[in-house]
Amino acid sequence: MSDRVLDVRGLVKRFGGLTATDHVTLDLQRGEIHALIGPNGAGKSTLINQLCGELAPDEGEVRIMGRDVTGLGVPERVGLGLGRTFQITSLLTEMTVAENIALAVQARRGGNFRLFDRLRGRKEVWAEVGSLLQGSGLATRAGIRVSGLSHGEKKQLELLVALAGKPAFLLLDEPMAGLGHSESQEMVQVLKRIAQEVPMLLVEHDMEAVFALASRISVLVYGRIIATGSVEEIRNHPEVREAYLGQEDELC
Ligand SMILES: Nc1ncnc2c1ncn2[C@@H]1O[C@H](COP(=O)(O)OP(=O)(O)OP(=O)(O)O)[C@@H](O)[C@H]1O
Repeated sequence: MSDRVLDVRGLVKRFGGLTATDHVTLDLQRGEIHALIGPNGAGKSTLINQLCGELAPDEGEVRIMGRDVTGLGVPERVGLGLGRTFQITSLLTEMTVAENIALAVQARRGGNFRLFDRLRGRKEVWAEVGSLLQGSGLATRAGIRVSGLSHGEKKQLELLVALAGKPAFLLLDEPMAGLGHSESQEMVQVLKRIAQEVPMLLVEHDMEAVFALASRISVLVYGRIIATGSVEEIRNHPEVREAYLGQEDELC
């Protein structure tokens, strides 16, 4: 089997006269964290939306686990192995940590949300919830309502909810956004642990986190990937430094 869980070829999205993604080609391989960085307005969200299936590309191809999914929507892509977290939280705030994970486990198993009360008795669902929580930063927070969690804890819960879908890979859209320094450091450790099992395409502005996590980095500028390489290659890449002119500190 190919090592590529995600394969993107020549993806183009135009908004009127603006080319938001301009023949983007990249892939995600088993065992890696591939970070996607770029200045504001570079086209990162547009690209992520095309990878999820929320936005149809004008040109190009997306493959998940070798299968062409370019014409497929979000649920079909999720069914083939796509997992993701959102910039805007999708958690149910009046439910507990464990209940949020249980709903995601049940959704993967083809359950109906209205059957949630009956779900309470489903041992196998709760066993799965327990094993997802075990070893996570939320192990002691299972019974707490989401509304009582810190921002960092909510971000961790979003990851557990995404993992409950047993994805082949994860698309992470700014997991560090809004986190304080120690919360970010904790999140880096959480992502490192998860990446041993589940490869990730990571869109992130926090360069310290990107450099700590990424096996490969791609740089998107004005819709084009201008470089892909290791942390060292990207740090020293002249075009990348040029694109981040005025933000060089972030690359040091
Ligand atoms: N629906 C849309 N209609 C028209 N233009 C759009 C649309 N969505 C995005 N754009 C434009 O496409 C370009 C890329 O935007 P996008 O949001 O993908 O960038 P980004 O890299 O995610 O930026 P940020 O880091 O600020 O979130 C921008 O110039 C943006 O104004």
